[in-house]
Amino acid sequence: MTLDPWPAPFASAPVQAKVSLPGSKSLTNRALILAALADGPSLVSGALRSRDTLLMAAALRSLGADIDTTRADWTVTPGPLTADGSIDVGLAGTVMRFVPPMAALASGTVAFDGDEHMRQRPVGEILAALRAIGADVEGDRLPFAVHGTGSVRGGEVTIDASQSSQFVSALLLAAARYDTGLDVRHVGAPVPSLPHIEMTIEMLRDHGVVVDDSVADRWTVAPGPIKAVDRRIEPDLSNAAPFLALAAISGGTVTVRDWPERTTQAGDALRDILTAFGCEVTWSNDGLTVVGPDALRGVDLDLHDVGELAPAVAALAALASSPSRLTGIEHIRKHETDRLSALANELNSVGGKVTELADGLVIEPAPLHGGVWRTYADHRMAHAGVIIGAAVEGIEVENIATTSKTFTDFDQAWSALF
Ligand SMILES: O=C(O)C1=C[C@@H](OP(=O)(O)O)[C@@H](O)[C@H](O)C1
Ligand SMILES: C=C(OP(=O)(O)O)C(=O)O
Repeated sequence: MTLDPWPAPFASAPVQAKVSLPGSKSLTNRALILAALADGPSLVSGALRSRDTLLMAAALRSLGADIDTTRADWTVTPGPLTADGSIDVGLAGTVMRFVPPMAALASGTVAFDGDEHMRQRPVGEILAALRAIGADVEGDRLPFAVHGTGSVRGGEVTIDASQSSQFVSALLLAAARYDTGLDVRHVGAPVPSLPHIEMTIEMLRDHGVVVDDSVADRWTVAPGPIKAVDRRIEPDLSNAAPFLALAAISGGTVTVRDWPERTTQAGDALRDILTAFGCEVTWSNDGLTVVGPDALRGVDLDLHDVGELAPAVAALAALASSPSRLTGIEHIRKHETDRLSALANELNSVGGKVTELADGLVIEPAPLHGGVWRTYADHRMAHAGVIIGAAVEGIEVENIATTSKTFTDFDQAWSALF
């Protein structure tokens, strides 16, 4: 039985380890959607098996796909898109946002709901966009319902995606199946997490879909079939953050195996981020290896493109010997929790000196002490907590099980490194 709060392992010596990590959440959930919309069966190898991806598989089954998740390689056999029931999106942004544009193509009604906090996370822009292109959608946030009629007209639509890149990805993923395709424009403050939109576009092109992204803030998808392709999922590079951070804070050496040489995953930015903290970072066929310095130096980073890394980066910054400034991440207030406020609260509660900005955090060096680290049902707040716990004795992480959103048995994988 896992204790709650969970005593985080403390690194009393430099950690030396090589780890293999589970598949990427973002790649797995896109692969499943595209496979369920494709023109034939396909295989998703190395799929992530975690709460977010199992919720996605269940959602797609309720829209008519046959998905076998019993083996390591998942098989997806598309069926006629039908709907009559409800979909639980949990706390998964990718399920709440990527599935409705597909549900609009099904015949029948689907009711969407999820965890309590999910009712606060924004989705209205997608639902309004679906209405604008001919779909029948009831509601502006969870719970909402999509009354599918078997087809969607498609066409031109303008959205404000400044709160989440997932608004754009969601519309693009199903767009080739709309009668006239889709022409999406973004108007508003800059879209965050752009690598995730690049991931969507690259995967659509792998499936033979024609996407034009040559004009900034505009994406057009031509109507046509989505070809079935077998795909191998890369390890989740954002979930690599705490593991590589362990080398950084303990002056150790950690290798994450099978790190792709080239990828659209936002987590690849860890190479530059850890270098900025003073780590030595090298890529080889073996994986990505990080060697921690004697002391971490503070960083000044705009994380707008890679906001999901912010909790781990903030934890590292709190352990650095000089001040750090993390900016460009107002949108992470709309993630699993208000991450800027949660990080400031928890770091300050263990002795940190953290000030919230509207769009970031200023983190100054301060001696940290033990205490309970609250996670706000946020897997990445738990990652931040275990990083602090590895460097500071006596940290107890509340609800470590929340990590199962994107990493089943994270606590065991983490403890094995000490
Ligand atoms: O499309 C995706 O798979 C994701 C996009 C990003 O969302 P935001 O654009 O809301 O930050 C990222 O933070 C999230 O973890 C996953
Ligand atoms: C923002 C995140 O998740 P979601 O896919 O639920 O938006 C995240 O994993 O950091």
